[in-house]
Amino acid sequence: MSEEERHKQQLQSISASLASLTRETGPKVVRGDPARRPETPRVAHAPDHYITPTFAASDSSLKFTHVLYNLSPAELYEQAIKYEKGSFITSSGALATLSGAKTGRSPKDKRVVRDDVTEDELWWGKGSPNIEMDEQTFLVNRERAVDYLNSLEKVFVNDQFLNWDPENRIKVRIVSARAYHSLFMHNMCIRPSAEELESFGTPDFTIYNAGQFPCNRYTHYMTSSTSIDLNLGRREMVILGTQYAGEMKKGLFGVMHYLMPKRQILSLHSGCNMGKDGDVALFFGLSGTGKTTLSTDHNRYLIGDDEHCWSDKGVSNIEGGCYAKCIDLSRDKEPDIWNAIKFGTVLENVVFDEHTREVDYLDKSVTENTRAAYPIEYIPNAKIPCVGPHPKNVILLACDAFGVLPPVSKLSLAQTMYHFISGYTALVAGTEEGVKEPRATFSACFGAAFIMLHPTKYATMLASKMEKHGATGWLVNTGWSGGSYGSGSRMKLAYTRKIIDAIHSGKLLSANYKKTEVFGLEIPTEVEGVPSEILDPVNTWPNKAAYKETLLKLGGLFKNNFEVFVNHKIGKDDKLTQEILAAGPNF
Ligand SMILES: Nc1ncnc2c1ncn2[C@@H]1O[C@H](COP(=O)(O)OP(=O)(O)O)[C@@H](O)[C@H]1O
Ligand SMILES: C=C(OP(=O)(O)O)C(=O)O
Ligand SMILES: [Ca+2]
Ligand SMILES: [Mn+2]
Repeated sequence: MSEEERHKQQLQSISASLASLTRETGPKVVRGDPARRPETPRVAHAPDHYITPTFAASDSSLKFTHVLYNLSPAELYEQAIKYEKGSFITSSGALATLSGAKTGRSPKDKRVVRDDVTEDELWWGKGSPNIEMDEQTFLVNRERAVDYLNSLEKVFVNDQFLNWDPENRIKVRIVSARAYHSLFMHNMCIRPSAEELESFGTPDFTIYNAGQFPCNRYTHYMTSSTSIDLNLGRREMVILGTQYAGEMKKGLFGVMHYLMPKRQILSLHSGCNMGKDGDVALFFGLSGTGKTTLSTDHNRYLIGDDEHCWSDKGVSNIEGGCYAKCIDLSRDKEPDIWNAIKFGTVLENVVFDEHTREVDYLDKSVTENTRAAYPIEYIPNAKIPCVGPHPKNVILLACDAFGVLPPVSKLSLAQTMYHFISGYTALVAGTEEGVKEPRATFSACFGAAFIMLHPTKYATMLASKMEKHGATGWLVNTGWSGGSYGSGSRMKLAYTRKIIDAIHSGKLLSANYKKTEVFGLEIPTEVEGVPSEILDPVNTWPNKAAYKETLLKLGGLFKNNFEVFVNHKIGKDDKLTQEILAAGPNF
């Protein structure tokens, strides 16, 4: 096929993606920046002074949509700086940008089309992240997004991949209106080579990101001006009313949580790294518990920081980049992340000096959730391709703001499953007045916001894989020690790293253990580089009665949360189910 023919096919494919479903034909698309190319369609001039207006069935057919297709980071920088308010180059070369009113995800505004197929397949109802919408309403929002995008002078189109496992790779297309979104996805998804792009063909999944344009609140099912709509049958997602880029990343993760289990592949909300000897560790945890920080380890190969698959062949990263939190980031404590913030990296919602362009990572004035999105190869010891053998250690991270969970516990398989299904962490209420108590959250599989099937489906797969490959489970508290939030202090990152080192090296497996009360956790009496007295949290609390009371309170929250799971079978036999039920707090 000639180059010209190939370009024509590519444009046809993009035009088909952007087609209105009622008008059926797609817009006229051309490649390139409209500011550079003066080729806008003209009204035909009749001879003399008569102007004959061109008759067309729809106004949209009079207009060209310029497509900026898989632009390079340099080109996207220029687009962002020229056209997007709040975009600047920082002193280290990153692109600082603002995500607008939304600086975090909006799980309450996520909708999933409930049709004959998804009705039976997906997890619906209490605790489920899947809030239903019907097909018709999806089409209304899709049309709204497509019309908005087609009304623009230009749109960005990214054709990329998900999943480093070549046999289970998914082709994704992201249509967006901002260079910020295009660069973010360039960094976060897997970047195709020039040859791979030539034969890209039809995408398996398409995102229409019309984030600057709100949804219509008079539309059925809409409860705000933000809507993130997933249609698994159509393989499409529509984003209206939020420009937070994480919505696209985590939206695609949800899609993988649906597609992969169909192929007997377990999708995981976890970081993943590998030692020199090929020992792989998974780091499960909710937002802020340390997946990105702890999987980025100078002594180990980084496979990925957030989303993985575990198949019969081993583990594979879903993404091509990392999305690190920047609040309080320091060069000393997190040198690899610090150094990754350079040319090509998207820096969201940070504050910087107007003149020197030095970023102040302590500044929370835009949001606490400041972020950096960079390609995984910006981490010096990234493992490319991002795949590895079966995990040896499965580390469950909890940021316990009550300060009663031990810094590390070795788990039985049943305990691992109990804690995996519970998915506990604590949200710290921030500095707002009146909110003094840390709030416990339980998010099944450490990622209830993204899973599509019932949690027990994923838990069953995890149990059988861990059993088959002899992986050991661990619970690591990266949260508070010496008291709850407010009186105690956050576990020192240096200590957590020592604990993680001891897990990786195998030393912790053969340490001496004792059992805690209430949670029945096995805790080591010694870990190299960590003061022994902090290993049992009771020692760190000045007020022992307060400790016991807090411990029982958290145990009660676990029990309450688990009630909805007691009638579900997990795994092949009832034996494991019974063991899991017995593996929770006992008092
Ligand atoms: N002991 C600790 N372990 C892990 N992270 C810690 C610890 N103490 C403080 N932190 C901070 O907590 C945050 C953890 O966030 P991150 O690694 O992005 O979590 P996730 O990727 O799971 O959302 C980082 O900002 C990190 O610097
Ligand atoms: C991007 C996210 O992931 P994390 O906080 O786990 O890094 C998110 O939850 O929006
Ligand atoms: Ca998360
Ligand atoms: Mn992360």
